[in-house]
Amino acid sequence: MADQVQFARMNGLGNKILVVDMRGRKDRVTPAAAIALNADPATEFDQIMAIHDPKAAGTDAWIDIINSDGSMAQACGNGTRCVVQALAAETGKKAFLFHTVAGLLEAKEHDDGTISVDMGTPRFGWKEIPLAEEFHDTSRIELQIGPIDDPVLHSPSVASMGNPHAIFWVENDVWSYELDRFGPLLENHPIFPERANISIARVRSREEMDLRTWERGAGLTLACGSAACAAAVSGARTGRTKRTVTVNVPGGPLTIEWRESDDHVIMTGPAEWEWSGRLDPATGAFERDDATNSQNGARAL
Ligand SMILES: N[C@@H](CCC[C@H](N)C(=O)O)C(=O)O
Repeated sequence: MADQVQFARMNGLGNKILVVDMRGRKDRVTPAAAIALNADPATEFDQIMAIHDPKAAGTDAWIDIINSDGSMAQACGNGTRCVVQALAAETGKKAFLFHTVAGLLEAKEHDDGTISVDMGTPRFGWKEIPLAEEFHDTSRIELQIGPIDDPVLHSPSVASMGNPHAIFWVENDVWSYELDRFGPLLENHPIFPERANISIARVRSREEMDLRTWERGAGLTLACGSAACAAAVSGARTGRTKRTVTVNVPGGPLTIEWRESDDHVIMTGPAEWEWSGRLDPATGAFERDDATNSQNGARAL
């Protein structure tokens, strides 16, 4: 393959991430490459985090976030932790300032290896999420699925963490709902003109909830960091939880703090390096670097 770049297969609590090193280049990872990579079981992913040269002074990198269907996303909490781990291993730095289509993103690696990402401020206005029609109270909008007189899911809280989220509050085990069936219908519901990430949340206590997510452009995932943030702020906003909560996603726990002082949402959790290789960002053709397969721990790209 002629024109390859380095990449790492990583995960954030099971959220499948490809971190692609596009620094020093002008081209971008194409939607066709993303779709081809996702079609191969070895490189199947939820998001690509493409690291580009910084566009603004004081920032460490520009990051493109690409879903497995080739669409672009504005936020990816789990992927951002993966980028931090890879760049921290490369540079020895602990703190980073990234730039995405949604704005600036601060992140840091702690001494225990966990990583915190400042996911910015949540937005609740119907135009900001966005919704297709006006809702005065976005903590509970009129939307339901299932029989009209006995809906399976209804009245979600909606929020933007840079990307659109709907959180359906449920009483039963989150695994007892057919999210694989309802997720695509709700993701593409006309109320969401830019589609939406769809989550079901069960509050366990004022400090803990369980969450499953059907991701816009990626489908069922083991973890969605921005959904955990949207669920945490929606839980606090509706009086269900405190402002700091543990959000148990299928891949494990994330700590989410909705900071009172500046309204920012801080997500903390792990990242894991799996293996690395080289790929063609135009076509998605890739080669695995076998020498790295059996090594564990944080690694540079
Ligand atoms: N996995 C991500 C969110 C990914 C973006 C999403 N699918 C979208 O299109 O908005 C996370 O960890 O936040």
